[in-house]
Amino acid sequence: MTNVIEADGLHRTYSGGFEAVRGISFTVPRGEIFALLGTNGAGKTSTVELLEGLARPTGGTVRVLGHDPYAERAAVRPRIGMMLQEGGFPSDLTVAETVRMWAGCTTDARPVGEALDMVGLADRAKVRIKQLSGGERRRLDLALALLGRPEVLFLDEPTTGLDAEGRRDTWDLVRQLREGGATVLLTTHYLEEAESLADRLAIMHRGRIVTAGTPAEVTAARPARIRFTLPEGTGPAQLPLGLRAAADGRRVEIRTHELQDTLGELLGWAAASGVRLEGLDARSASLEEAFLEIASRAEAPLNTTDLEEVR
Ligand SMILES: Nc1ncnc2c1ncn2[C@@H]1O[C@H](COP(=O)(O)OP(=O)(O)OP(=O)(O)O)[C@@H](O)[C@H]1O
Repeated sequence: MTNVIEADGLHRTYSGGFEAVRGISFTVPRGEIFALLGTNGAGKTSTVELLEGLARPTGGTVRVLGHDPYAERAAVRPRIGMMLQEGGFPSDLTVAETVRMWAGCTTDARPVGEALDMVGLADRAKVRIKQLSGGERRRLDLALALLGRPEVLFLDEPTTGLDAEGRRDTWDLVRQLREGGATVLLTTHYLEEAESLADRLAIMHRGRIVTAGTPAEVTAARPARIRFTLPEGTGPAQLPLGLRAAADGRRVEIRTHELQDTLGELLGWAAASGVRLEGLDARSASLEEAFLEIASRAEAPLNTTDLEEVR
């Protein structure tokens, strides 16, 4: 499979000397949706700007569609679409005028109506930019990124400010674009978004990729969780030996890598003992747990054995 995006040992140091990106490597094959997650200030936007060719890396190499996006901008720019964190538009223009203006600078642009339809803004075409809601502006940013039928789309926090329905519409659209052969790299703070949308993801922390893989791979190493409350008169000491986990009074939380076996044992014991487990809740580890664990290392020194290269 062809790699459309290749980052190898990327570094980015800002002029004040702060190193925001500290040697990251990953590849994104054609037709994949790849999500970059991370704590605030982890270096996601700094990385995406290198991929978009908006800045030159201090070290390492970037290839997008086989070219250096900074040095060979003319070869790369017409084939990519970018949605920055904040698009700036003249606020007196209408939505349609803005898209038309942008289309004027784009080779083989989609018709204005088609672009607006795709992002659900067709009925807002005559509204001035200054009258749009935050979510509608975000949709307009996306329409502009899509305008040139890009092979590669960079979406920096594409659904920030969108309501739940808008977010799902955007996910559907991004999936449709992938179906059409586009490769998508997005950053997001919504773990649900990465879990539902991304084929693969990387979690960044303090300029490095700490963990990466498919959403299932990233969560697989974390234990599942079972929670319940014991009825009055039953204490955790009565639980089978292997299940006497963290108990806070009658509330019990068990963490396990063998969810089915542990749950089977618990339910078998409850049935045999005639115990009703109130509020029983059993769930596999989520991306949120993986993320929170990484975020909680904020003050701890980085454990280099955790670092993985994504190939
Ligand atoms: N122009 C700049 N000069 C100096 N430092 C910068 C500059 N831009 C960003 N930084 C710093 O680089 C680090 C990474 O910033 P970046 O915006 O890439 O993070 P991010 O992961 O996108 O964060 P967020 O999730 O908050 O958007 C931050 O500590 C930020 O303060």
